Amino acid sequence: MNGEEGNVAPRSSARPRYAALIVAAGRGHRSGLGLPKQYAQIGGMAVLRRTLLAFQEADEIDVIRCVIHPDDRALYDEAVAGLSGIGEPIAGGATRQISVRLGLEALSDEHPDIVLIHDAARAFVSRELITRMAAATDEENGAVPTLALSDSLKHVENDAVVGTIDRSTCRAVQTPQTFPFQAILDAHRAAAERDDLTDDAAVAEAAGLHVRSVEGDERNIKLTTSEDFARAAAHLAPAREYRAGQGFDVHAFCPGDHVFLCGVKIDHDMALEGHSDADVGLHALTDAIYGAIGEGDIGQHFPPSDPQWKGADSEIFLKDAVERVAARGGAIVNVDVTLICEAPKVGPHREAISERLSEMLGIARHRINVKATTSEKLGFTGRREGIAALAAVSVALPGDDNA
Ligand SMILES: Nc1ccn([C@@H]2O[C@H](COP(=O)(O)OP(=O)(O)OP(=O)(O)O)[C@@H](O)[C@H]2O)c(=O)n1
Ligand SMILES: C[C@](O)(CO)[C@H](O)COP(=O)(O)O
Repeated sequence: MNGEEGNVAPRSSARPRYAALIVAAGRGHRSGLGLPKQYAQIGGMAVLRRTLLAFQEADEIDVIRCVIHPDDRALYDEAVAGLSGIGEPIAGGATRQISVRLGLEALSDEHPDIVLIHDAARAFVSRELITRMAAATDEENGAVPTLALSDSLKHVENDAVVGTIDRSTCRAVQTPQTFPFQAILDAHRAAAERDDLTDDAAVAEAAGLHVRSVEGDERNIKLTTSEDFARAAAHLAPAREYRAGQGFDVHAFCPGDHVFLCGVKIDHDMALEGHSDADVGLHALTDAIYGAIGEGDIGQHFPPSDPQWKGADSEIFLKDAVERVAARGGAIVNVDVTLICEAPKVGPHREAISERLSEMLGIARHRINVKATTSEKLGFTGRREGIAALAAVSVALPGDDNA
């Protein structure tokens, strides 16, 4: 119905102007991080920056302003560097309630119709939630995101439980809390003498404003303690899965004066027979890596029938396996190699072998273990007919193939 037909004043068809007020003037004492938590890095980005990006992506938001502590200007500038469309920061006060009021006063110049008041510390606010909250608010109704409680609720006095609260009528409340701008500014002005109102819905309630309850988002946590930060960081870390692989190889002795064991030349009264340099340790290790990533074995990639591998340095084979791990975005976590022979004695060369493996694998020395054993003069190794090697490897790969 329009004014001509119904004698009712026509409503403006212009869409409301939305402002986001991000309160970031707290000290974050409970986080114990040593700097105000909104400037701490999480997943390689400052908390405040992550929060602002969510509001920047929301189409309905026309104005974004932050309330900050005056001491934090340098931290703020660093956190918002390169972000466009963020207005000048507003100086906050000693409590959240004061910071919000000061922010609203400063926002008056922007003439918003609706304001979304949000904790900088809720960095996982989604664009969907912002849209939901904006849509639930009009000139008569504010709105808050709420979550049903899954724990029972008790009244506690001096460590004693004195009563049970009916949780069916209770909700946990998040931000952004959204209000008609002038009404919430007036409500904050009216409550300026109070210091017990922990959220803006409480300020609105005190002024008799109607506030709607809208479904919140479990992910929209307020980063408060160091445990919150640890959980959030783990959540942001790329998923990893761990794979194990094993390898085994044997080479027979032949006439000669040295052997290669894991890339180290060791003088001996025999050599090892093979198509390549017969480095039994590297062959077992290479197979273990192929095994961990499900890429067959060394013979498939470097067939002994192929003349180009005659006398080849076995580092080539190991490098191929290592590169295949890297190509999948993976990393070798640790390797464990066992060399089985009566001679040569491996002990004196163990350190050099570990160093060489560290170099070839590109992993720290402490991730490498080299063991040696005899077979108590039993079997072919005991009869000094050759050397056997075992290897075990663990590899971290991105994602989870089973997901
Ligand atoms: N004087 C204050 C206090 C809080 N906040 C902001 O209000 C949000 C919610 O507050 P809270 O999580 O309690 O943050 P802090 O007050 O910083 O935390 P703490 O109580 O651990 O010091 C935060 O984004 C915080 O920066 C604010 O702008 N001004
Ligand atoms: C605004 C708020 O995040 C809603 O849950 C909460 O009330 C802030 O409380 P705090 O005392 O500042 O942590």
